[in-house]
Amino acid sequence: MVCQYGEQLEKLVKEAEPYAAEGKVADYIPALAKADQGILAVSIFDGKETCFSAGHSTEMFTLQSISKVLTLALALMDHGEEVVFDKVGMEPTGDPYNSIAKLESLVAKPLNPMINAGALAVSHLIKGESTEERLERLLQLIRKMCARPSVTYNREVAQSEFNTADLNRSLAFFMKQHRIIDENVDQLLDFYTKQCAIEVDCDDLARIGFVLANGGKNEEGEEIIPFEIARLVKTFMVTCGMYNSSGEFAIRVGIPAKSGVSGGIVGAVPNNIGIGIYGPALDEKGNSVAGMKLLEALSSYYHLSIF
Ligand SMILES: NC(=O)CC[C@H](N)C(=O)O
Repeated sequence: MVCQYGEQLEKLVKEAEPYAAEGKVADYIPALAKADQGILAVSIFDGKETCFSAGHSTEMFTLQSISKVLTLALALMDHGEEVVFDKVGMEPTGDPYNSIAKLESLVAKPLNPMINAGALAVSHLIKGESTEERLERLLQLIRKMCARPSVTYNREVAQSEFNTADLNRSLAFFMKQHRIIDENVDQLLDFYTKQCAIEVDCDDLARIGFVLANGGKNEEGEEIIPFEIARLVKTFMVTCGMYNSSGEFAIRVGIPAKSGVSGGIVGAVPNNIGIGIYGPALDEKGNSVAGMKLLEALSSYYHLSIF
């Protein structure tokens, strides 16, 4: 491999790969259950070249909760901070990403945009006359970040989640009752499940991470996300990006990151690199087991912790 991360990347992947056996592929969205448990792949983009591990790097997977970072950026670009944070809070939660508990015990406003309730409230804000228009606006942002105009969503995964998303529907109905959202719940779920089903590979994720790491600009210096919004999004990745593992992850890894139940993780090392990881076997909190091990090893070997 001819790149600055060279053979070391391959070695770190080989060492982290066996941890996949400790995890389990998500199956509550039936289409995700088809993923191969043993896969682990990584790409690193530094603005000049992409370094990737051999083996599974071209595997496509869906963003799932990683999309929460991108809808938050778009909602902030659409409306500004005041409107967005009127609907969703800024505090981490110790609860699982799909929990309804705090919606009832606190005010109905979801705690942060990285959990499902918060992401539904943020998706509700995305501008567009129809689901297609909202999705197209989100896809346009993602295509620019990935520098790949063909990025789209996986219809089978979207439909599979839409058919089985009754917990997310409950969150949305609860928030509708409490006037956090005021649109048709199935229309919102249609948009939400499609955004979660946007399909990428590790290279795409590494480029998304790079734009965030680089203050919102791509490698050519073109602004894709305003600097202040990129800063805000990275901060949420640190405090809430790995669900209720975010505290331990900050200590062990120290890289702004966001995971999804497909097994993807995006990492953004400020002013340095973007990292894209895919490892579908998850721990009980919904994070890629081998992917987290790999990020920990990368962080320690290359001194990537921001702390
Ligand atoms: N943690 C996740 O990746 C969750 C996303 C998934 N689409 C859901 O709403 O359940």
